[in-house]
Amino acid sequence: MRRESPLVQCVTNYVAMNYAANVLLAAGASPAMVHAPEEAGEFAELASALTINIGTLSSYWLQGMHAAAKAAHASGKPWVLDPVAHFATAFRRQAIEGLLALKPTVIRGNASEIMALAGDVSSGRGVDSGDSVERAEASALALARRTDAVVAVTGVVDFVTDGHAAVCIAGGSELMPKVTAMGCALTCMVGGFLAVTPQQPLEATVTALACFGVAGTQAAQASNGPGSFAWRFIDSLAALNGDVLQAHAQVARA
Ligand SMILES: Nc1ncnc2c1ncn2[C@@H]1O[C@H](COP(=O)(O)OP(=O)(O)OP(=O)(O)O)[C@@H](O)[C@H]1O
Ligand SMILES: Cc1ncsc1CCO
Ligand SMILES: [Mg+2]
Repeated sequence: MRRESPLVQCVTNYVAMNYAANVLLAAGASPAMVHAPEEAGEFAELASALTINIGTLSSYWLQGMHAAAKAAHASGKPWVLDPVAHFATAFRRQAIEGLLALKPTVIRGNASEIMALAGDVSSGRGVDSGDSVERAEASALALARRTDAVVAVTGVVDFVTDGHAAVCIAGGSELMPKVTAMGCALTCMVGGFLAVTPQQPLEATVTALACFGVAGTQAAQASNGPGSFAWRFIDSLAALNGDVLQAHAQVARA
């Protein structure tokens, strides 16, 4: 990632935009938050990967998302879908169906989002999860098989599957769900690793999650609350390299 500094197009929400861009910069990528329908498709042809997050959806933004995802799909670029609270309203349910039809390479969400996307009953209400990752594992496997996407469920211990192999990633901190948009930023990070290893979406996703696990644990050691954690996390990510990741990542086959 640091060697190639890939251009990553992020169509994300108003809450996440600044933090997610700083996360990608800290990891060595070059983020671009480009979402207008007039240019999102054209830009997707320039970028090495695309990420789409429906957190603060509007019809105008949805048009941009479609233009970008269509262009990415047509030009063989990998793209990541973050289905924030997709179960909450009819508008979101309809939007997510349309985006899924454009074949995301990776779907990253919290347990409630992934369970609901697989058609299972979940306890989610809004953007925060009401379910454990363990409860979402079967849903993730089924969703990956149905969509041909790599599915990542995040929480205390993350679970990633392509419908066949499955991997668990531990680490992180209980402060992470106390900082808004950490998951949205992680989705953008997955886009960054997909950009440099487009043929290995499972490995790219696991690597992004492992970076968050290691940087999250390190940042929490020096933090006494979510405010300082948020900026220390950016510093920890910026200090991360391949050796530190190899030494501290908690990755295991599930
Ligand atoms: N209790 C926890 N302990 C350790 N790590 C956690 C915990 N909860 C979440 N994480 C980590 O936080 C990151 C974001 O995951 P999370 O599931 O909270 O996303 P999210 O709910 O989509 O967040 P948001 O919608 O606020 O962006 C992941 O790296 C995940 O591993
Ligand atoms: C709080 C919030 N509301 C819409 S998107 C978002 C960021 C976390 O998903
Ligand atoms: Mg989320």
